[in-house]
Amino acid sequence: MDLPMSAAATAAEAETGPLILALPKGRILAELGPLLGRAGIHPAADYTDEDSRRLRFETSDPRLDVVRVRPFDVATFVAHGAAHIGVCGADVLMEFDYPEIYAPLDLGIGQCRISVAEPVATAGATAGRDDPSRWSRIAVASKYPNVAQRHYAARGVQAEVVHLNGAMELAPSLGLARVIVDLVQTGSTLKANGLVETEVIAKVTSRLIVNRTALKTMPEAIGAWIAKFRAALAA
Ligand SMILES: Nc1ncnc2c1ncn2[C@@H]1O[C@H](COP(=O)(O)OP(=O)(O)OP(=O)(O)O)[C@@H](O)[C@H]1O
Ligand SMILES: O=P(O)(O)OC[C@H]1O[C@H](OP(=O)(O)OP(=O)(O)O)[C@H](O)[C@@H]1O
Repeated sequence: MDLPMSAAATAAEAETGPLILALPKGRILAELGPLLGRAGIHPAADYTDEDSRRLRFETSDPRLDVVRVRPFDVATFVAHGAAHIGVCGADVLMEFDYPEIYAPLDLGIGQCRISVAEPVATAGATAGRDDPSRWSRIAVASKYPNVAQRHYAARGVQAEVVHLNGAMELAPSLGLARVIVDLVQTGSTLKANGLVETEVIAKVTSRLIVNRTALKTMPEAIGAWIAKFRAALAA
């Protein structure tokens, strides 16, 4: 995905202020706390309070501020250089495929997988005979249209993706799509909605990400934070 020329320069221009670390609100943020502590990052106390309307938080280090954004938006903030560093799921990186993002570290948290699922009834009825290479098109509901499209394109199948932001599991029973492409962890959401996982597209964990331009223009500062995360992972 190409970025506007001005975007690439944003990180370098921000060199005079604190570096910005973009964190995803929600479940990853909850898991991330201990790792941040071990990396020496101590944001203002209310950074995990999702009732708080604040979005930007100072840390105990004047050279680093934290912003709290939606998980999908972490990648966009970092790709455009509005944030220098971030944490986001590999699912989000796969979906956007931003060339401006470098993902040096697997943080090992937020473990799940991105999978294809379909109703138990159709999966059972076609077991062993449901060969995707024989389809020419398939209707897919997903929050990940690019991942879904690439997955089926690699099999020579054209995916007609209905883009949803949640409750994908309802799509097959309501006639919106034949299958879904979504995140699966325990499998309980699929089970509760009469679906079964039929293919794992990719395993997912959260990554430390950095803006490539920021890394080039501020190698010492950015490199030091990468090193702190690496040491925190090893601790
Ligand atoms: N069930 C899960 N188990 C483990 N990790 C998950 C699970 N679901 C999502 N994730 C990871 O957490 C990230 C954020 O998911 P989360 O459910 O907190 O936000 P969201 O509901 O997708 O965000 P939004 O509020 O913007 O819709 C995902 O991108 C993925 O990397
Ligand atoms: O396999 P499981 O352990 O059941 O987890 C999978 C569920 O987790 C995610 O949803 P989330 O809880 O983030 O809700 P959302 O769809 O509203 O974002 C995902 O979209 C699945 O619905």
